[in-house]
Amino acid sequence: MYPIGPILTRESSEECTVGGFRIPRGTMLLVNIWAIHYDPGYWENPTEFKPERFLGSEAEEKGLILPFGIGRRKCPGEGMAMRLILLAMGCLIQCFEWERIGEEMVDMSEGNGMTMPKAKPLVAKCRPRPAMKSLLSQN
Ligand code: HEM
Repeated sequence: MYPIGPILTRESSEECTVGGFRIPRGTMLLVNIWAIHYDPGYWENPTEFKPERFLGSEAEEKGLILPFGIGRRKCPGEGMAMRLILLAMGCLIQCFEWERIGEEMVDMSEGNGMTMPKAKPLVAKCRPRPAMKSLLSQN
């Protein structure tokens, strides 16, 4: 999974111990959710495209799926985002036929940044599906 925000930030409100490390009060903590999503200790072949691995609730219960963060500062837009993504993807697939521009598979490498971009922008060909032409040409 490619988390849009690969690092969560937190400040410890109290002294605590995490994984054997003493964390003083007021420490700035960076939580690497990218590393959690790719940890081979939790996920079998983590780089393999296998979306069905996210269907079970076990990984979610264990707190291993964190694209929207976790806890009190978790993303409040999650519900809206999940609905909009499905709606947008559904419209793009229903209205257009999509093709790669060549034989090569889409390069999914990650670029650098606070919000993780693709290293190479997606370039694809699309044409309106015949049944959608009249609908899409209406003003
Ligand atoms: C795919 C879409 C989105 C992703 C992956 C995403 C991801 C995130 C993540 C990882 C955080 C940090 C959570 C944490 O620290 O635990 C966050 C915070 C936040 N997100 Fe989103 N977000 C998305 C869409 C949205 C939308 C649609 C809205 C509003 C309409 C939104 C509003 C916010 C706000 C206000 C915060 C700050 C919450 C706080 O600090 O209390 N996000 N988001």
